[in-house]
Amino acid sequence: MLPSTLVGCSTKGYLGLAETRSWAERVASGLAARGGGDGVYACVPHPLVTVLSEGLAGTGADVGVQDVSPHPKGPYTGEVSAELLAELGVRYVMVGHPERVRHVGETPELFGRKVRAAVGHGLVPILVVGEPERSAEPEPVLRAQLDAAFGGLPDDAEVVVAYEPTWAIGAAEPAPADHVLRTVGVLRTLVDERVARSRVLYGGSAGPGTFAAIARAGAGGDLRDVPDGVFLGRGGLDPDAFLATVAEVRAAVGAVV
Ligand SMILES: O=C[C@H](O)COP(=O)(O)O
Repeated sequence: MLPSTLVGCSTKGYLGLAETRSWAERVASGLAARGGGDGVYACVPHPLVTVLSEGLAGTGADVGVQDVSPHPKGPYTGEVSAELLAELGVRYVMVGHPERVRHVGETPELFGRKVRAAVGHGLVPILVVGEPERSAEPEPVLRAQLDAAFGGLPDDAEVVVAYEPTWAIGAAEPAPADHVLRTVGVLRTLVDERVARSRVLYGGSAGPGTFAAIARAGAGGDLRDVPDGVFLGRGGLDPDAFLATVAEVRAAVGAVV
C-alpha cells in the first residue's frame, strides 16, 4: 500500500559515490530522530542503488531510481530491467521526466512501456507530468500524458504521479501555489479515472517552505487540490533541507486531516 504522504529527492546526476553515501547516512540518522522514514524515498542513478539502500537500511525509507528499461531480462545490452531493480530492493522508478525527453529523446509511447514493465515487476512508477510552457493549458497536456503512460495497466496497479511543470524545473522558484492547487485538482481527477491506487506530488524547484505554502494556500478549500507531498531535486541535495521538508510535509498534513 502506498504511504499517505511522500517526500522524495531525485539526486539526478549531482551526487557521486561518496556524496550519496554521506547523504544517505545523514538522512538516515535524521529520520531516526524524526519518527522514521515511512513515505520517504530517494531516486539515484542505477550504480548507486546499493550504497543508498545500505545507507537507508532500517529507516523504513525507500530506494528509487531515475530510469527503468522497457525490456525484460535478456539480450538488451546496457539496459537495467525492472526485474533486476526489484531484485535489488528498489521500490520506485521514475518515468517521463522532461530531462529524459530533452536529453535522450524519450517518447510518450516509451513511457507507457516503461510504466507497464515497472508495474509488471511490482515496482511503483513515479510518472512525471506537466505542461511544457507556462502559457500552456495544463488539462489537455496532462490528459494526453496519462493516456500514453497508463494504458493497459492492471486494476491493482499502484502509481505515483509527480506534477512537475517543465517551466518550473531547474528554475529560480517553484510554480505559484495557486497554480499547483488548481492543477493538482484537475490532475487527481484524471488520474482517478485511469488508476485506483495513486498519490500525486508536486515537483519543480521545490524545497523547504514549498509544501507549507501550497498547504496554506489550499487551507479551507478542497483537500484534493493539495498534493500528497513533494518531489525535490536540487532542494533535497542538502540532507538538512531534505529532512526539514519531510518534517514540514508531515506537520502540514497532520494539521489539515
Ligand atoms: O525530479 C525532480 C525535479 O525535476 C525537480 O528538480 P529541481 O528541484 O532541481 O527543479
